[in-house]
Amino acid sequence: MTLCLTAGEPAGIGADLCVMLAQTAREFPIVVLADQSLIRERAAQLKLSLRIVDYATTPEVTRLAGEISVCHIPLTVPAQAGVLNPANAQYVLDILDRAATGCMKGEFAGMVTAPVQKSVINAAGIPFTGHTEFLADVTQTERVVMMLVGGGMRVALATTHLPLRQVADAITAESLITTLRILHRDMVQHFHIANPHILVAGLNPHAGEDGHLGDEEIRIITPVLNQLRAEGMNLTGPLPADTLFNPVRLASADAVLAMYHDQGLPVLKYASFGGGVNVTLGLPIVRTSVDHGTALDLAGTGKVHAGSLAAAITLAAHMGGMENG
Ligand SMILES: NC(=O)c1ccc[n+]([C@@H]2O[C@H](COP(=O)([O-])OP(=O)(O)OC[C@H]3O[C@@H](n4cnc5c(N)ncnc54)[C@H](O)[C@@H]3O)[C@@H](O)[C@H]2O)c1
Ligand SMILES: N[C@H](C(=O)O)[C@H](O)COP(=O)(O)O
Repeated sequence: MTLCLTAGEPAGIGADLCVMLAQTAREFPIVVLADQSLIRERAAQLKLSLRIVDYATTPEVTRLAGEISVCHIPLTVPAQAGVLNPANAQYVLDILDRAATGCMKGEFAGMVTAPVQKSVINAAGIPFTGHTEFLADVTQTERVVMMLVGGGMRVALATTHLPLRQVADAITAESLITTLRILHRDMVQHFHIANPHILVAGLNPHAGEDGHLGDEEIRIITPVLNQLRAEGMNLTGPLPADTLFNPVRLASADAVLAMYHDQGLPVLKYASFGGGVNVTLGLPIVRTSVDHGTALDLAGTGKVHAGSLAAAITLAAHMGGMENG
């Protein structure tokens, strides 16, 4: 089996990461999904030698240093490092579609994603909030869970790319129950933790301070945790988010559920930026990603770190059952 790697926003560092990956022999076979000329040109810009093996004509995937298998997906217009162009937004989505289809058909054991620039896809008039939501749509999965792994932590989110103003309304008993069930199940299935201990953050400062600073903890979160504990889940919370992330609490936890994006991710990224992995739980396919964005300022400069990509590939291979190569 093989993995695929989507090259992401063509003006960003995704192409750099693909070129960097090709410089050394790979443990796991991986096919880059991108425009071949983009990868070739970025290699030249980085002054790195690279032989591209066309996946369409040579489906046997190369793992050799200095070469990489590329499944050609054409850019709409030529791309320039660091310069966004909405004309290539559909190209970015074509790559993701190809990857998801390949995973669903069993052609790929999983997909690893380089970063996309959400704003330029939106600027092209295409609604898009993230890979997480896009992949839920294309695989027709009602609910998925974004989780980042890094710095010795696993941090999952009850809501993903939502304006802050909409977050409180999105925290419902139904959504929390489904999210916690997915998180619990995938901890068991993919991370081999028999009875995962999950710390659950409150929504409000000090987890609502007994209802004096918001009542979502009393009305929604606590009843959900009680219901799921009765089913056997090992849950602690709702905990104040500002004191949840301390070493003593984290030492006993297998995962944390934060209520929203910027409650959980800044903590994890402070601990592990550039080495963490974003994984989508609850999908019928395996999907992992780098923990950073498009870094337009660094595209084509040779100053990019590829540690997060390496970690994302290792986790995808593990989740896809490829440990033995
Ligand atoms: N998986 C994804 O597709 C993904 C993840 C996060 C952000 N994004 C998108 O990326 C865009 C830019 O986001 P941002 O500016 O918040 O974050 P960013 O990660 O692109 O950049 C933040 C800072 O980190 C640096 N940086 C990022 N990756 C690096 C690497 N591999 N090596 C060295 N330095 C690196 C950048 O130069 C910049 O200074 C946004 O559109 C955002 O939505 C996409
Ligand atoms: N919040 C995500 C992160 O920090 O990695 C990022 O926006 C990417 O999200 P998607 O994987 O849904 O594109």
